[in-house]
Amino acid sequence: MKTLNDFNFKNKKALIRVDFNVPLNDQFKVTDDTRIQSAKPTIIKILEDGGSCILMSHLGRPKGVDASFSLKHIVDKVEDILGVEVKFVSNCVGEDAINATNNLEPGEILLLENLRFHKEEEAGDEAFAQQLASLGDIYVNDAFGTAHRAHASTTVIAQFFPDNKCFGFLMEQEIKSIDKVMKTGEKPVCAILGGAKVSSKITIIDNILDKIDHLIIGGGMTFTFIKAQGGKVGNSLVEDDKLKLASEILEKAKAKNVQVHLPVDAIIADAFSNDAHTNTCDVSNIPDGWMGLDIGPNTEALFAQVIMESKTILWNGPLGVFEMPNFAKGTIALGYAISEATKNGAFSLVGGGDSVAAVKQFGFEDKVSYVSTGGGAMLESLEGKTLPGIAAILN
Ligand SMILES: Nc1ncnc2c1ncn2[C@@H]1O[C@H](COP(=O)(O)OP(=O)(O)O)[C@@H](O)[C@H]1O
Ligand SMILES: O=C(OP(=O)(O)O)[C@H](O)COP(=O)(O)O
Repeated sequence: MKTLNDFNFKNKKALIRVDFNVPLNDQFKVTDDTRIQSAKPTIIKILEDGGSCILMSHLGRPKGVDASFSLKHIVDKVEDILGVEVKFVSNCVGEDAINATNNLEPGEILLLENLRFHKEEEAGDEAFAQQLASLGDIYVNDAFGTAHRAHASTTVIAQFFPDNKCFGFLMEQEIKSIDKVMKTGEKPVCAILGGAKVSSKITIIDNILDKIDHLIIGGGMTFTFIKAQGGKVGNSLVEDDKLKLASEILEKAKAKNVQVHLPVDAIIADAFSNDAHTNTCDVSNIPDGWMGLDIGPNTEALFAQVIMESKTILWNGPLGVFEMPNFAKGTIALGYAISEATKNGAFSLVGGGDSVAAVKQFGFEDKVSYVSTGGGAMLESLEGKTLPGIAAILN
């Protein structure tokens, strides 16, 4: 695996694919700068070597040129974080981009305009990729969040740098963290899967059963499993067409010696609302008209015990409807247990859009071993897929 440390960037122009697809508010201010912060070590290493950085990214999903998706909105934030002036060019290819990169001196940074202003980016157009490639000497892919997209700047471009391409530090860290869970994790390995639907997590469950000792299931997925075992789930979220599949997963887990931990009690509500009436009950005996929106206190204790005994922990998917304060307690309790286990020496990885949002919202970000910068990219990795952005560097 070629990484930044295999190169010296002195007098070289590094063409770096970053994922600066960050959330902006109505005033076009960055509301979460994690992805910019995460790219900093790569950029600083190249500058310290005596090279220059050409940063390319997408922002949002614009249909053609659209000023509200311009990367110029984030220039100030990138400058603040890097502590270095950031030049900006209003097109990622063409004469302006060529001139700006030709004039770039060692120690300087240039940010190119949104790659997705050109439809060729998402189409993976080879000629467009070649135009981008002509701007730099060494291609660095540090965009883990976009590594599941086979786009021009993430994948197709790599062929134009047969000997001069590598992963950035962020990408390296993401790959190593996933490997720590999926390949080299110290036992017992525990995966906690929550979130809304069995159907969106099934490929992950299938892929990880061979690698884990404990599987904790929570969130909305719970009730398909409980119903499959003959429980009464009231109006809870259930995928009736997945009942057989849920039973099969439980059997498969048993055959592979994976201990499955399902909730034993639930916080129930009489409506999908933070203002609904609530109660606590046996997870297999939810009255009609009520739905389970969080794990109950006995489940919290049970799950915490499994987590505290684990040496490697993977967490994907909230345990309840954490967006509503009345149903966030289980997710918070779990975040706390994972933090404690991490303090005691376990390795913990959190991935997936909503799980990462929950971890940040409840202040566990610095208390777990690693929080992925990728939503979709992380989920696809856990499903066992080879991400095109990673494969392009390895090939
Ligand atoms: N008991 C539940 N009933 C309905 N929805 C739930 C329940 N528990 C969690 N959820 C919802 O699941 C969603 C997250 O699921 P998902 O997208 O699969 O997670 P991730 O993005 O981390 O992979 C959240 O919006 C949360 O409110
Ligand atoms: O934010 C991203 O994905 P994510 O929301 O799944 O983490 C990436 O920048 C990829 O963006 P895309 O899903 O528009 O290709």
